[in-house]
Amino acid sequence: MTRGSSLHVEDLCLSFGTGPQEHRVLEGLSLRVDPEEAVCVVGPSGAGKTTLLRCLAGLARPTSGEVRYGQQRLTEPHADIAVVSQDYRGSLLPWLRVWDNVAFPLQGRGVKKAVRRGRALECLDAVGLPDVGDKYPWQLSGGMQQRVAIARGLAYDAPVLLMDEPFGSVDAQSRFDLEDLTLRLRRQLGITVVVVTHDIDEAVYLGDRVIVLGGRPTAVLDTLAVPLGTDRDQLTTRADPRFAELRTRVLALIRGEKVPIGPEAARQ
Ligand SMILES: Nc1ncnc2c1ncn2[C@@H]1O[C@H](COP(=O)(O)OP(=O)(O)OP(=O)(O)O)[C@@H](O)[C@H]1O
Repeated sequence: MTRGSSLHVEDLCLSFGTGPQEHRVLEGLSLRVDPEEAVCVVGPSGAGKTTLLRCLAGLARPTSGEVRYGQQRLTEPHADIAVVSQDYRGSLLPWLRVWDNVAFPLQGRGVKKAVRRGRALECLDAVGLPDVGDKYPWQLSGGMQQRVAIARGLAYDAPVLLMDEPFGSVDAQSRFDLEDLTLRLRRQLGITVVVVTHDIDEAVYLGDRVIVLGGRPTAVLDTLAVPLGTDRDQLTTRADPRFAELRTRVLALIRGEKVPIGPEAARQ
């Protein structure tokens, strides 16, 4: 049985400001994310990727159009949808120990302290940090802090995890490790993952599909399936000619250049 429901975005328009000050960011944007799917969203800086993710999280109201989770229209945050934000430095509370940071979302739900602590330890274990619960975030490396932020996302036990540029602030090696962690968690927990990223290689590596945003105002330029299977690894997957071809196609779309037709594309 699959966990959670599909996310549907239909004819989404979102503007900031009104009248002569109106800035139309998203216009006529439609997409779907199925349960247990991993979908990456890429697009130029300022295209509205974070704004779209905030709509998916029920944190931003579209000007028109709608976002649905299953049959429910999303107008506020939903218990099934957790968010891991861009910058762990801003999202972890420095005065709370790591396990209290991880369990923080449960506090507001009236979950007892012993249960919260148990859940925090489970989540820390899942992200490969079983022994850091009693430390403070600032005692950990950047990569470890981002794992703690992911553990906090998992603490909700939500079937849908939205990640906004989740690995932008860590070094390259930690980034690869965190990408692999995301793939493993997604497989083991059967969660739906939506990742907004600047990094085209990361999008192709993590996604079952890559949604490319562009234009002014922003709409969906194209959606590419990533037929690279579920068992991916940093060396062989990235060396796969289909990987190189997909990244070239995504880059060409973002830059508004003609998409080259390679041997793999030609066969589809
Ligand atoms: N609260 C706000 N008020 C006014 N304008 C906003 C607000 N939030 C975002 N914007 C504008 O909306 C546009 C899209 O911003 P958004 O952060 O969603 O883009 P992005 O694709 O995530 O950018 P980046 O890749 O650089 O993080 C930008 O022009 C931004 O200035």
